[in-house]
Amino acid sequence: MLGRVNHVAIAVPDLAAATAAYRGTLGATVSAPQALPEHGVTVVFVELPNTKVELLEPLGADSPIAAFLEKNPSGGMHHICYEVADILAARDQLVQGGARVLGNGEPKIGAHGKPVLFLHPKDFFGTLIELEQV
Ligand SMILES: CC[C@@H](C(=O)O)C(=O)SCCNC(=O)CCNC(=O)[C@H](O)C(C)(C)COP(=O)(O)OP(=O)(O)OC[C@H]1O[C@@H](n2cnc3c(N)ncnc32)[C@H](O)[C@@H]1OP(=O)(O)O
Ligand SMILES: [Co+2]
Repeated sequence: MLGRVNHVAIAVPDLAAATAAYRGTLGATVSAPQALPEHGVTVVFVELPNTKVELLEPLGADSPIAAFLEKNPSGGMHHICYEVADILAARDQLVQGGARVLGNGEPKIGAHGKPVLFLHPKDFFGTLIELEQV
């Protein structure tokens, strides 16, 4: 089912400061910010030779990462995104296996313009998993 790691995500309280640290201190290539109101976040991507790091900050009053940042005020590792070839087949197989798909269970279009889904962190050893169809 799982393909490549598409990205590892870090939730941050201040996206501009995090971007400056990755671009300046770490010398990385960082994309321009993308506001994604339907996801309640603004993100940038740190381009790496073998994968990406997604830096995300809350956008709007009911961002799904607000509580995470309350618990982790300086930020923290938020999720890992695996690529899948067929997100609906993956979802159905996971649900059959007892995993909880977050939201209404239907994929949303993510930052890369591809369908994404999230799996409950409590079902995968305290790690929030995102699946992205590529
Ligand atoms: C940019 C678009 C897209 C992309 O293309 O890449 C994105 O990445 S969007 C990223 C933001 N969107 C999401 O994260 C959507 C899925 N997430 C959620 O629905 C919620 O964050 C959540 C997972 C349901 C948690 O919401 P929260 O308000 O924190 O609920 P709880 O406080 O009830 O948390 C339940 C339980 O889970 C623990 N938790 C929360 N977040 C994480 C996490 N990122 N990693 C691990 N564990 C997490 C939380 O601590 C609670 O645990 P207990 O306290 O032990 O009960
Ligand atoms: Co993501």
